[in-house]
Amino acid sequence: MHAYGCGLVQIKKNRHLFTFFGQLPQSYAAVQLVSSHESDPPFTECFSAIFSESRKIQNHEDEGLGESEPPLIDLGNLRGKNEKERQACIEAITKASLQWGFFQVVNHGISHELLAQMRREQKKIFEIPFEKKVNSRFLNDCYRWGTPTATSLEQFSWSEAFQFPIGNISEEDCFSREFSSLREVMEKLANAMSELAGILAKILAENLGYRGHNFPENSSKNTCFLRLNHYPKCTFSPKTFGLTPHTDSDFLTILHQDEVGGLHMMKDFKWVAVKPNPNALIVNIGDLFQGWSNDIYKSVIHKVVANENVDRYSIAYFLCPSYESMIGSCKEPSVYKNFTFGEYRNQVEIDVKENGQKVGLSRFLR
Ligand SMILES: C=C1C[C@]23C[C@@]1(O)CC[C@H]2[C@@]12CC[C@H](O)[C@@](C)(C(=O)O1)[C@H]2[C@@H]3C(=O)O
Ligand SMILES: O=C(O)CCC(=O)C(=O)O
Ligand SMILES: [Fe+2]
Repeated sequence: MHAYGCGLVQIKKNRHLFTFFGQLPQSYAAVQLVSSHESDPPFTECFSAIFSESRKIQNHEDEGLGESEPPLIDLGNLRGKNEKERQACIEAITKASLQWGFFQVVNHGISHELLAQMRREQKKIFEIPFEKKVNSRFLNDCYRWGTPTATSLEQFSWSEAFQFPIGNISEEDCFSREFSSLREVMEKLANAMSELAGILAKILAENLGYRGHNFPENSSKNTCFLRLNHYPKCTFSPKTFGLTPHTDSDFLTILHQDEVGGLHMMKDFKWVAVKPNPNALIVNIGDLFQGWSNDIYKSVIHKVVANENVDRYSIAYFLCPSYESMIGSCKEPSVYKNFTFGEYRNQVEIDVKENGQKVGLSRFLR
């Protein structure tokens, strides 16, 4: 387990004895066994203080979901010959980024077949026994599960993920032969997603008059990453978070979600469900674009609500610059101090460790 301040834990689950670094279960005789597969993380067993019956509180009580949905944009118009349609498409992208911070794209250039292959590989690696996934030697220690720092249900994410820096994917020694098909598909998808993210970032930067200064245009293969998310079905409480409300700490994120649903984003102080569209990818603005644009583009809070009946899968590509890149604002007077991406990531890590959640951009206000 990727753990902050945890101990060595041994638990018995489905007749297997698991040994790993984790939070010590308080009294797991009294803990309800909720996760049902050998491959699923032992959320309730290891976080028994959070998952006791009496804690079945509602994280998002009586909440009404907004009716509208993030704009759907046809990127085919960017490649077409009609200049008017191209300009209209660029305008739709920039308008969605400042009004919504979220949009959906169709005709995005990433084939259905590639996305389907990736989904098949993704399901296969999550089916591997938990004990193997959690071992630090497994796939270069990029496995994450639950929220090691959580002290309450509101801070806990009922999910597991593999987070691969893009640069590592092409290094064959990070993947044993067992995972060569995973590596091949991920490499293709990472390239396709990088290209799409680059096109979108360029449009957004040029719209603000970017003419080659102060924009960390060279995204870095070591900091951009592909994150494979799995949200096991959650029978503890239907109101558990699959992923707690957060903004992304990057320039922008491209997301492929499955048909289950559960992603919600904030719009005008209301949660709006981003309904699955099998043809669309979801794009959301991250903190760095909000900072760089001096609050013109919006990095919007989003969350995943766990599902009590079915497992959910998603794939996210995070566009990030190198750690040394300076995220200065493109406009004066600037709302934020200049900071490097490295400083930003460190601060997020410190805040998550100390408070269970990130503070984000407001840490860097002038
Ligand atoms: C506990 C947290 C880590 C995280 C920010 C958060 O407050 C909630 C979500 C986490 C997440 C998930 C996706 C990305 O890996 C990430 C970088 C992000 O933007 O949100 C992480 C955050 C993190 O580790 O910084
Ligand atoms: O799974 C999803 O729909 C959202 C994932 C997400 O927000 C993230 O990985 O940062
Ligand atoms: Fe996110």
